[in-house]
Amino acid sequence: MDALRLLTTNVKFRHKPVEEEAEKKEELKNELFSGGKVKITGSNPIDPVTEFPDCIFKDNLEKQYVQDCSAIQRYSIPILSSKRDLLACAPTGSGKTIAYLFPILYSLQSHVEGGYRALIIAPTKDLCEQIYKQAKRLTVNSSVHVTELNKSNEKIQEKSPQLRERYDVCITTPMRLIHALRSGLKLDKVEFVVMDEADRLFEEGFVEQTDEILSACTNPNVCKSLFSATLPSTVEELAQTVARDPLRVIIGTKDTSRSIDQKLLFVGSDSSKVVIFRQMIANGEIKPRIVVFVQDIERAKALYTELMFDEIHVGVIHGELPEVKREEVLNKFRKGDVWVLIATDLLARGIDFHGVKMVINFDFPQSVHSYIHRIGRTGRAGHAGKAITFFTKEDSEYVKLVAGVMKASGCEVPSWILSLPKPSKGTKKKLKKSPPKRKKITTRASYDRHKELRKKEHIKKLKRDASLAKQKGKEGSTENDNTKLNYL
Ligand SMILES: Nc1ncnc2c1ncn2[C@@H]1O[C@H](COP(=O)(O)OP(=O)(O)OP(=O)(O)O)[C@@H](O)[C@H]1O
Repeated sequence: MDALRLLTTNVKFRHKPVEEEAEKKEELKNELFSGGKVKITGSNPIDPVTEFPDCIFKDNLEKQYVQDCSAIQRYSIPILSSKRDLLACAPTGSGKTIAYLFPILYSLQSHVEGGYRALIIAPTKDLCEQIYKQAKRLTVNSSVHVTELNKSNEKIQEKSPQLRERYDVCITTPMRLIHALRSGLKLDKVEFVVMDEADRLFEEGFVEQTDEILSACTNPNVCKSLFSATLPSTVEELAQTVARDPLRVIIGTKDTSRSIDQKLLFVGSDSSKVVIFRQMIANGEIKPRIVVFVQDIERAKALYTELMFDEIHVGVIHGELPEVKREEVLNKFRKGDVWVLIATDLLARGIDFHGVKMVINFDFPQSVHSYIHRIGRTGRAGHAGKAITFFTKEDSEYVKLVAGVMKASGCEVPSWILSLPKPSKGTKKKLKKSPPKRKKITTRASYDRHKELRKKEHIKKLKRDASLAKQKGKEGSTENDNTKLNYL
């Protein structure tokens, strides 16, 4: 462990005096809410508002203790209310959901029979569910009706298409919407289309679906807006082709996370990770609630199995879990019954938790954007957060990617990391396609694992022999084999 400590970069957090912490919090809040660094481009820019315009939706926001507009909201409200297309890039946790929901509801005002008038598209079901809940809270006591188009209610709406006429706002994933389109859904009344996590929606695998949806929105005056915390230039170019004379608003500096204290931690090899993680918990360096990101579903399951008896109230979420189970785990984490949530990149984007103190990248992320979205699960709505990224020898060629974000966000990065060569485009692509092969997560010695395997095989063989003997009617042998089984 001593050797590992020597290799560690900035493991220990600086213990700042309370006033310094408070000052930093205030600074962050100012940056997020008073506008901070804002760049607006496009023809005839629109002036920002200073507060939410008076309406029922504002009253509902106040009930949720949301009073001042965040920077992105100050710009998106007048832009979307005047039906201008918008490309918006603002940091994780800066209130982008309300930034599009509020002006859309404000423009729709009240219910109109006839079909969806606003479409909100997000890449995952979990995110749609979260947006839906926020939209429901905003529309209390108003006549605007919101639906989340998911597997179960799609079937109901398909059987009785007149039900669709009842809703003004539809929140869904691209796949679900395409399915509904193919079974007769019409989008000709749509006045607003929002693409949340827009860069993901314009990525390979999603872009064709996004295209099909946009072509189905035949209203010539449809207002399109794209929101994300990361907007790579390739995606922006694509987005510019679907938008009409858009305004582009960038809050803060692109690809930074200023509210998060970020650290890199060299852990030697994959097999040391669990031990180091446990040690950090024991030392109090990791305090709940935390989100721990791993590379894939198998590793998520394995880490969960490894930590489940550690009395740290661990939970796990990944794409193989059924929807109901996912929702249950998320609720437990929100309520504080789960302290350590192990997750795959499924959870990296958009999901909003209050009070997440830290994000641990147990496995190195596969892209800069995945890094930004993952660590963005902490440090939300003006609060400060911490993120630690483990890296091994195999990850070292990619470390510079993350170091760049850290530096731009104002975090300390050891000079030797900054002097590493910049990864080429090819290296970045390679990482995104196939991450490094990782050693299985387990702290049990391989001798123990082999012993267990041999034991299992032996039991199987005995059972097989016993049933064969039974079939042949050999009296006594079954009894003997079963007696043998009891001794194992
Ligand atoms: N004006 C505001 N004042 C205070 N809190 C706000 C305000 N706007 C939004 N919030 C709160 O901030 C949190 C983060 O908001 P939201 O989930 O919309 O962030 P986001 O920018 O979409 O983040 P991400 O990029 O991770 O999706 C939410 O809990 C939300 O209720």
